[in-house]
Order: sequence, then C-alpha cells, then structure tokens
Amino acid sequence: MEYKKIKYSLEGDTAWILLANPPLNIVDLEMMRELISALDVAENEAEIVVISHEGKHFSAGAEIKEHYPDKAPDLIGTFTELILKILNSEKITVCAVRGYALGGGFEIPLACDVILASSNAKLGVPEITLAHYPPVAIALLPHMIGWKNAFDLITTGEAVDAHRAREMGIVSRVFEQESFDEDVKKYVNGLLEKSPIALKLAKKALKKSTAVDFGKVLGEVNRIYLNELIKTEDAVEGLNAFLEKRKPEWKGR
Ligand SMILES: CC(C)(COP(=O)(O)OP(=O)(O)OC[C@H]1O[C@@H](n2cnc3c(N)ncnc32)[C@H](O)[C@@H]1OP(=O)(O)O)[C@@H](O)C(=O)NCCC(=O)NCCSC(=O)C1=CCCC=C1
Repeated sequence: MEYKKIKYSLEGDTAWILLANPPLNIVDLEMMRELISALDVAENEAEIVVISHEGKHFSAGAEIKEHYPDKAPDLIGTFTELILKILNSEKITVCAVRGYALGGGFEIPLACDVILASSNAKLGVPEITLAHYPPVAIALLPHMIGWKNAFDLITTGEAVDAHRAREMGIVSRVFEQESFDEDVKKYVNGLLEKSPIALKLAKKALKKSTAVDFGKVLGEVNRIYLNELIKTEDAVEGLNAFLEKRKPEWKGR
C-alpha cells in the first residue's frame, strides 16, 4: 500500500510508524486504513513497533467532519479495527508523543504498551464538549487509572499535561522536549538489548493479569455510541458548533 498520511520505515528490528498529516495529524478514515496496513506489515517484520509523528503535535484526534450520523459507523468500525490491531499485537508497541494527543489521538497511544511523552505533551479526551464520548478511552481507562480518574477525564474533557498523566499511570516516562527523540531511541535500544522471546512472553503473561476482553467491551461501548448517542440532536449540534466556531446550544435530546 502506498502511504499518504503516514510514514513507515524499518530500522533493524524496529518498525517506525509516523503520523504525517500536517498540521494537526488529524486521524481521518484514510489515515486509519494506512495505519492498519502498516501495523500488519510491522507485525511480520519487527519486534518493536514505535508509533510517533511528524510535526509539533501527535494528533488532534479523528476528523470531526466524519462524525456525522451517515459517516460515523464507518469511522467507528475502522477505528475499532485499528485499536484492536494495536491491542492484539504480539510485538512491543511504544507510542512517542509530543504536543497535543487528543480524542482518537489519545486513544491510539492508550492502546499501546508504553507511552513516552515529551514534557510539552497535553493528553485528553475532549469529545464530551462535542456531545460525543470517546469509546476506546471508556473501554480502557477505568482499567488503567481507576473509575474516578477515568470519569473525571471523560466527563470534563480537560487535557492533562505529561507529568500529571505520568502520576495518573497513563504515561510511562516523561522526557524533556530538547532531548525527546534521542531519549525515545535510547528507550527503544534498551528494549532491543533484552531477549525478544522473554519480552514477547512477558507481554503475553501481563495481558493475562488484566483478563479483560477489550474487544467485547468495545463492542458494547460502540453499540451505545452508534445506536443512541450519535442519533441525538446534541451530537450533531456539537459538531456544527465546533466547525462554525461557536458555543453549542444543547437540547438534551
Ligand atoms: C486544541 C486544538 C487541537 C488546536 O487549537 P488551535 O487553536 O491551535 O487550532 P484550531 O484553530 O482550533 O484548529 C486548526 C484547524 O484545525 C481544525 N481542527 C482541529 N481539530 C480538528 C479535528 N479533530 N477534526 C477536524 N478539524 C479539526 C479546526 O477546525 C481548524 O480548522 P480551520 O483552519 O478550517 O478553522 C483544537 O483544534 C481542538 O481542540 N481540536 C479538537 C480536538 C477534538 O475535539 N478532538 C476529538 C475529535 S473526535 C475523536 O477523536 C473521536 C475518535 C474516535 C471516536 C470518537 C471520537
């Protein structure tokens, strides 16, 4: 597949997948399909998969214009396929994030094994401000940071900085902006020095300790999203208000 919105390269045993859709690396359907394809390639040829980005920001999330009721099923179906591909990968998945990581641009890192954040990163799920919710964060976050922290992030829509995200248990390491790329490479090289089979089996065993079928949970969360939320007047008003740069007027239906 020819990539237009991402870049893929293999360096030794590491696959580097970069979001490359400037300026905000919006994750539209085309990018989702390219990421799915690149992850398939990486699964066959790499031991470690690093998802990172070009430009200042990891991503401002999924394309808001693709959230209207006619397009939402395709968007949610493809995004779920992408997230499950990351969650089900047998390889070590590392996400390296600078700047904004919002909405779907936060959920991609969440699905990875490790998030390495630059000290200028801002992570969050603003979907509630659009009268939407973030399905993947709803499925994963309570298991990672507990109900109360997850509830707070999802219902306020406020982003947290890298250090707060580290305290909450979302981010594994925070590196200074100036040395970020170098520190990410050092982290990856540290993993490459370990036994690949031991890493792979440690990941397999760690997954047993959560014992959650995220595919099933995500299916239920998506059903409420598509059958109930997306059909409301508020869900359309939230999108219109964002695109028209005005305050939304909620109807509660
Ligand atoms: C903070 C921000 C990133 C940058 O602020 P700044 O003040 O620096 O810049 P700016 O002026 O605001 O923006 C510049 C241009 O980019 C556009 N644009 C921006 N984001 C866009 C987007 N996502 N999609 C499309 N366009 C987007 C702006 O409209 C503007 O366009 P213009 O030049 O034509 O006027 C801000 O744009 C923001 O909050 N974005 C929304 C974040 C959000 O709600 N994300 C969650 C999404 S839902 C999700 O991910 C899910 C996934 C799965 C399932 C369910 C949900």
